[in-house]
Amino acid sequence: MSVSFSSRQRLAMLGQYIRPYWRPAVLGIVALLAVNGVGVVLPLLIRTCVDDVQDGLGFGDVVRYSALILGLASVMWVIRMASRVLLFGVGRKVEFDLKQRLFEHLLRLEPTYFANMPLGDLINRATSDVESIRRLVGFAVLSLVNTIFAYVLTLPLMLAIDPLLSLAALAVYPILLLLVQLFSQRLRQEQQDVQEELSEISQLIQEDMSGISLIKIYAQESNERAAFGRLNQKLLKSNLKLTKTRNVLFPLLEGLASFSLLILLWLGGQAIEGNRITVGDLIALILYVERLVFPTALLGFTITAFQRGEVSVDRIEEILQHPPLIQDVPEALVVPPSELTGAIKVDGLTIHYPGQPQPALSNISFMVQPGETIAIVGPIGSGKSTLANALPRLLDVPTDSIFLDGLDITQLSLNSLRRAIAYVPQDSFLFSLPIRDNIRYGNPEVSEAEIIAAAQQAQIDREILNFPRRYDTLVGERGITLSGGQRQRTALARALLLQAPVLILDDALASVDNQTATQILQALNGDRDRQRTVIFISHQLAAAATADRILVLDRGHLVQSGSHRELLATEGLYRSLWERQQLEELCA
Ligand SMILES: Nc1ncnc2c1ncn2[C@@H]1O[C@H](COP(=O)(O)OP(=O)(O)OP(=O)(O)O)[C@@H](O)[C@H]1O
Repeated sequence: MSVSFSSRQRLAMLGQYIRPYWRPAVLGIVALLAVNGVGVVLPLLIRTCVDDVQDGLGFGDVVRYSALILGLASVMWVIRMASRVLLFGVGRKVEFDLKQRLFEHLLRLEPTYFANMPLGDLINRATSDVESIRRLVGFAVLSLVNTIFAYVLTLPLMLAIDPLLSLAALAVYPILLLLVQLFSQRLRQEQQDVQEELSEISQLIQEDMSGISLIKIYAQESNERAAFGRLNQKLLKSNLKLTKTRNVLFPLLEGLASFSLLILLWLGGQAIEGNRITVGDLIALILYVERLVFPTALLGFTITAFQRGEVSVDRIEEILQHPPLIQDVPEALVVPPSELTGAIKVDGLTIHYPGQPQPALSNISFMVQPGETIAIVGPIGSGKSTLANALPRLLDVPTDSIFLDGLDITQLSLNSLRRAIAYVPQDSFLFSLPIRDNIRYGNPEVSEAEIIAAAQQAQIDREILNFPRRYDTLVGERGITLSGGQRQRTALARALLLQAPVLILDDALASVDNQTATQILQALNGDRDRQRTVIFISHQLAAAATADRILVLDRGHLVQSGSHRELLATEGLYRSLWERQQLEELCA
């Protein structure tokens, strides 16, 4: 996935990044102008001093000249430092803003976006691409402006001293620019290749470390090592190619620049002999050509930084300009969860994933009364999770297809909708935080008593009390590893704390034993303190049997609906699923 913007678009984007810091940027550029202004005066002073010494200048005057030159050089040094602090500072601030914007934008994107965007690539863009933009805005701008000032101020003075000599000394510079031009396209492509291969490597490391148990169980270490080796080899090849191109180009540039000094010394010597210029003039010219060598040689790096930055602008903007598919309509309704009862109506809902031959859900319609417990069952791939994801708009749903308390959910603000629907997925994610903080994640203000009550309802409280640090026990990578069932019940406690009128469990108790899962669901069902609509997806039909009503999905269609008793009394998918499960349990 790669997008390329036009130069004009990129310039507009860069302008937009820098705009908030235009004051330090302009001040930095003015400082660069001052540095170059002082920089061109110094060789003139040295010229006068050298020529005056030849005409018999006294020791005191030489000391005075030296003091003046030293003073000016010190002023130049201070201003140069200021210009660097200012312009590099702008680069750092732009880097900070971009990281912030990127993260905030990612939080607004729908989960399906991340299914198509490899995580390693994303991390690479958020780190090394943002860094390249910082270098473009800081170093490259400073270097380019400095080069322009150096040429604009130095050239007229050189020409005033001796046009012929100056032009001869600078004659190689157009060749130098031509060379840069020739190499620039190649450098840009090679830079892009390196960036993309870095992304692939990050992706592989991230995936392999997440699936390390799988790699070990299937004894795939050597294959993974080989796969990493191949990618690393590709990266090495691209890096070597880039290094070769750079190492051919930059010494060539420096060599050409130094060649101009040789021309100057050779022709300058003759000009002094012919009394066309003084020794002081030649020294001034040498100092001026020297002044131009560094910015000119640096031009190569500057161009690389620009090219790298340009590629990175494309890669970052590709994310920033991806509009969130699911967002609030203008003037979306804001309704606090306490004002909603949890009545749900699904009316002709059809969901078709892009690129899939069949819709995942076809014309689904049903109603759920406030406080009702609904089980959704069906064979694998029948559309159960799609339905569960559609209700809190984790998927893009059509308008007028799902209603909460009579309100079209696409007209409700996402915040209102998601505060009204507590959702527990099958693979519940826990943060590397103490269990207490994981449970109160959706509502950090709750009291300790409420946390404990939620944990008790989710039947995880007793196990937490057996942990060495109880509710302060750290979970995740740096803490203890919870079993699948413990993770699911902790995630359930987290959802229960939200006090939302609707609770959706997407196979969220699959790792909990049948008996406990049934007990939890029955307790939720019979919770008289709180009326709550519960929609749960389950492969455990014994748990589903406790629901007020069961919806049976098959290949995206709602094929049956009714209580466990009613469905068992009818010929159909539910009865055959139930009989099959009973048989499996008998055989087990
Ligand atoms: N993000 C997606 N992109 C494309 N197709 C998808 C996506 N998610 C699900 N599907 C497809 O939609 C269909 C329904 O999937 P869904 O996950 O809703 O089924 P399910 O009944 O929950 O299955 P399971 O019992 O295995 O969890 C399947 O054919 C699946 O391959």
